[in-house]
Amino acid sequence: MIIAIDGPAASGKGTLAKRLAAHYGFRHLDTGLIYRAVAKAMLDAGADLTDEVRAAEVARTLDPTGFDDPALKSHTVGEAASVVSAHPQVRAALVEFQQIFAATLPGAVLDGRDIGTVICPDAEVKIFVVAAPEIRAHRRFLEAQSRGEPADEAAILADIIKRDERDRNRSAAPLKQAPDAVLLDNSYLDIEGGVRAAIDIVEAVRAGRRRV
Ligand SMILES: Nc1ncnc2c1ncn2[C@@H]1O[C@H](COP(=O)(O)OP(=O)(O)OP(=O)(O)O)[C@@H](O)[C@H]1O
Ligand SMILES: Nc1ccn([C@@H]2O[C@H](COP(=O)(O)O)[C@@H](O)[C@H]2O)c(=O)n1
Repeated sequence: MIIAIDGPAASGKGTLAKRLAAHYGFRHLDTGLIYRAVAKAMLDAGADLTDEVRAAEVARTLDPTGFDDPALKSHTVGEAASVVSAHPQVRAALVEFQQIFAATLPGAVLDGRDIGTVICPDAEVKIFVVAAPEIRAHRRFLEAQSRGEPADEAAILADIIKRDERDRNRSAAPLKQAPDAVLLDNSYLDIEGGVRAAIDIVEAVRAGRRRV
């Protein structure tokens, strides 16, 4: 079974994807890390992020064993990822890796922006996770505080809005809800409530009660 989870920045899709994978004994791929790895390699090389040919070459030669590098999580790398991910050649270079991962048995959970629309259009379960921008910014703010990092909630909100806009308006695989995805708004759900709602969606599909 493939569970495809998409949604905007900081909507909680990674948290849900991890929890669903653990619940069902599936593997999990945070596809944002792939674009972050391309972006970091470009930054490290001092390359121009708008150089599509060079970024695509980086994408083709990416080493997946580096996806657990904590440096990929930085704000700078995230911003750069949203620039390189807009290049069609970069996206094309990364499709096969993601589709091979998705074919893992007994199942896989992938989260990102285009899993239900482009990478796994035939996924049995598709969930599009959203939350109000202000709520997402507040959660990111709390996350930074818990790590003892200084954070400016207004600046986080501005970044989130800018990132969403770039991801939604690019021509290659823009962020959008697949027509057969179930919308999960977790603005007023805590993590446990969101996980329960997501499991209910998966179980409804498994029971054949809902074709998502
Ligand atoms: N329902 C929830 N209630 C409260 N906090 C939540 C909820 N879901 C997620 N969070 C918290 O919100 C933050 C963002 O969640 P997460 O990293 O899962 O989002 P994401 O969509 O994967 O982000 P990105 O796409 O930017 O990587 C985390 O600190 C997470 O613990
Ligand atoms: N399937 C995906 C996943 C991510 N992106 C781009 O990468 C940026 C960083 O993603 P995070 O989820 O780690 O924040 C994101 O803003 C997207 O531009 C993508 O295009 N497709």
